[in-house]
Amino acid sequence: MAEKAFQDYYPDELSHCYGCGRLNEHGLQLKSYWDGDETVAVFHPRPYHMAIPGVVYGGLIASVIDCHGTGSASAAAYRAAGREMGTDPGFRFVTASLRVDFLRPTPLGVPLEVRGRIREVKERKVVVAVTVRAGGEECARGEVVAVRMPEHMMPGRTTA
Ligand SMILES: CCCCCCCC(=O)SCCNC(=O)CCNC(=O)[C@H](O)C(C)(C)COP(=O)(O)OP(=O)(O)OC[C@H]1O[C@@H](n2cnc3c(N)ncnc32)[C@H](O)[C@@H]1OP(=O)(O)O
Repeated sequence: MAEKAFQDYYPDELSHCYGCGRLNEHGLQLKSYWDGDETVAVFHPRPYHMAIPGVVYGGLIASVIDCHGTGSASAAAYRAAGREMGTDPGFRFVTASLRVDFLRPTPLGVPLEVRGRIREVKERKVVVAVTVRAGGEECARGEVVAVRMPEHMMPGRTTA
């Protein structure tokens, strides 16, 4: 059986995210995995993910960094707790802060390798450093501060 991505463990009601929701047919459906101590995702930009001809749109790059960061945060929290992903209660994270540096134009037409390094794991916060490479060359890097999803953000909850 194929390895499950971090995002495949999200429950259905949290699987509609534009960046990583497996149930969002219009979304990017990013899939992230462990690779030793790092996390990795490969994303294939479509021709319409364009900034200018031949160059990937920066907002798309920010999106993949964002969702790779929050997915990695969830996986890191499970690992730090010594628990298997998918066991309850779930560790779900939202983005508190997303920083992106665009180092050089990201060429369109090649897969993007998105790698995360876990910088910090606390009970409510995980910090993930992310790089984006195209054709082996680092084109962007960023940092995601992910915070445990507050109860009131859970679908179906209306109280703030
Ligand atoms: C499970 C599927 C989900 C997929 C998600 C995909 C990614 C997304 O797009 S999520 C949507 C975008 N994000 C949001 O809508 C979140 C909106 N923001 C919020 O709800 C809140 O501000 C929230 C939850 C992030 C933080 O809540 P808040 O009560 O301020 O947290 P708080 O307890 O003060 O801080 C916790 C830690 O985070 C840090 N922190 C909070 N906000 C920030 C920030 N903007 N920048 C840096 N650090 C921050 C705090 O410094 C603190 O760190 P430490 O423990 O080291 O002191």
